[in-house]
Amino acid sequence: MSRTAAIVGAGIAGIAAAIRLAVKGYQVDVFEANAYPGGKLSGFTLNGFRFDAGPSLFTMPQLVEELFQLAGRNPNDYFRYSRLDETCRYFWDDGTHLTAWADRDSFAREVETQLGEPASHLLAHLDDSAAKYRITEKLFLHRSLHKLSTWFNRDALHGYLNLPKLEIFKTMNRANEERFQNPKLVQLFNRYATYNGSDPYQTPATMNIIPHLEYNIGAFFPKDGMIGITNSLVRLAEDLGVRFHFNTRVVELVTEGARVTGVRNENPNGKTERFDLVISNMDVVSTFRRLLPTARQPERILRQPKSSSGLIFYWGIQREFPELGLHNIFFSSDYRAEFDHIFKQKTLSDDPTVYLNITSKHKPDDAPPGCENWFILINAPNNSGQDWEELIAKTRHNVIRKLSRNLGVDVAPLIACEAILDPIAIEARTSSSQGALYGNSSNNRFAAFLRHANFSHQFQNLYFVGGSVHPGGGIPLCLLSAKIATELI
Ligand SMILES: Cc1cc2nc3c(=O)[nH]c(=O)nc-3n(C[C@H](O)[C@H](O)[C@H](O)COP(=O)(O)OP(=O)(O)OC[C@H]3O[C@@H](n4cnc5c(N)ncnc54)[C@H](O)[C@@H]3O)c2cc1C
Repeated sequence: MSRTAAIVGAGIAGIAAAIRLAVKGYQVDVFEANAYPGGKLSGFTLNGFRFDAGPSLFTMPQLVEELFQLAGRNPNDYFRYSRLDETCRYFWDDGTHLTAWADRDSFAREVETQLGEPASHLLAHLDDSAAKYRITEKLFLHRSLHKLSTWFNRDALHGYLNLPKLEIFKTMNRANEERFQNPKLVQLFNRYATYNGSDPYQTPATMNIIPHLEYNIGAFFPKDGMIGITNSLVRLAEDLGVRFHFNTRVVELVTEGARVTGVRNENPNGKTERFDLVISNMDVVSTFRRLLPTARQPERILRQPKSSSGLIFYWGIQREFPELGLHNIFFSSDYRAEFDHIFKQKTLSDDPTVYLNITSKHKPDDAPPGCENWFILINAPNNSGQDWEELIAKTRHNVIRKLSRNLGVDVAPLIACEAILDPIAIEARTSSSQGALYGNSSNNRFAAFLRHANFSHQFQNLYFVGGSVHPGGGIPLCLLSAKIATELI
């Protein structure tokens, strides 16, 4: 008889872990509280407009393809995507526009023409980003940080020798100010801190590895939209015999001594099912607090400050805007104040940076003819009891004002339909502690060591995957968490 595994949650890491275990020969059951898979990486339609609910930027597609290859399948039979020629269009209130081209030299020329910043500065920054990535990749991203073998090998030695290049004692903002003359370029590269929900004025310059993914490796668009990642991996998992149980919330991990023996679900009738091992894709704070309340709680890790959250407006827009692309940023005029609001005052500034994603630019059937599907993300504090109704009303007004000013047209009457996602709803739909998008924040220079391991120190057969544990949040790191956890089994 094959060994059995239960996975709590069908987020992207849970699905990836299910595939990896099925390939290893396990009979896998995935229990998902929602009626649909993907957690944050899901989608919906509204009045003829299709929206991706959460992630909009797709990097490192090779980590998705690897799963099909591991299962001996042709990725093209399941999942198709293309590389973007332009990664983002940037707008400032003073009328400055900049297009970030995927091609490094074209981007460097654009930066020189539009912002007067020598092209060499940009190229040096991207080279430095690549160097930082190479140092951290093998040490931090592909291995458990919590096993001695990680620290005693050639890759680790290479990492120790190059530690100064990671600039852990400098903030990202400081490093970017030293690199660039033009404050707009400092702001542009400071924004990468938000890719893991951090504050560029606190997070270490090590996080300057992030632009490497977008500029040196590339940004991509899945043919079916971001939801295509979830759907194709669920199809692969089902082809491998994984059983998904939707509308099935796990309410307890049943333990006996140092082992987890099963999971107890809400339905049917709170029945306990026995498994040889369990992987939790539920946020690690919620896993301990709700599923293992009588186990020893790793307080130091569970109490770490959480990453930022998001306030998202999904708007069906009755017009097309040729000046906009797939990814667009409208920067705030005072970036430091914006982050002070998010991380210190735990509120939203009146001039937030507006991220606008429009998938109908690449996938026209995502909106009715002559229309566009606007996904608007504002970086927001995680939920600590703010008056969200008031913050949403205020921010909606400020976003409309900012976009109308920049686009030269009143946006409000163009909104045909609307949905809103706030930190409370994110927490309710995914169990993410405080609605954080990326688990713990990375504002502390030792943050990597303050994320929970991919295995339990208390229960021999309990593992953790997803954005709240090592190596971190975002689709690529969630996929890597599944790789690390299942390789430990
Ligand atoms: C608005 C937004 C924008 C983002 N933008 C990007 C981006 O552009 N690029 C990027 O790479 N990343 C982005 N992210 C982050 C990315 O979405 C996440 O890091 C990643 O999807 C998290 O995956 P996960 O595996 O941790 O699971 P989650 O998506 O958190 O899902 C966990 C799943 O577990 C289920 N679950 C929880 N508890 C239980 C239980 N007790 N029983 C059963 N099921 C349970 C939940 O219902 C959920 O389906 C964004 C996130 C959001 C919300």
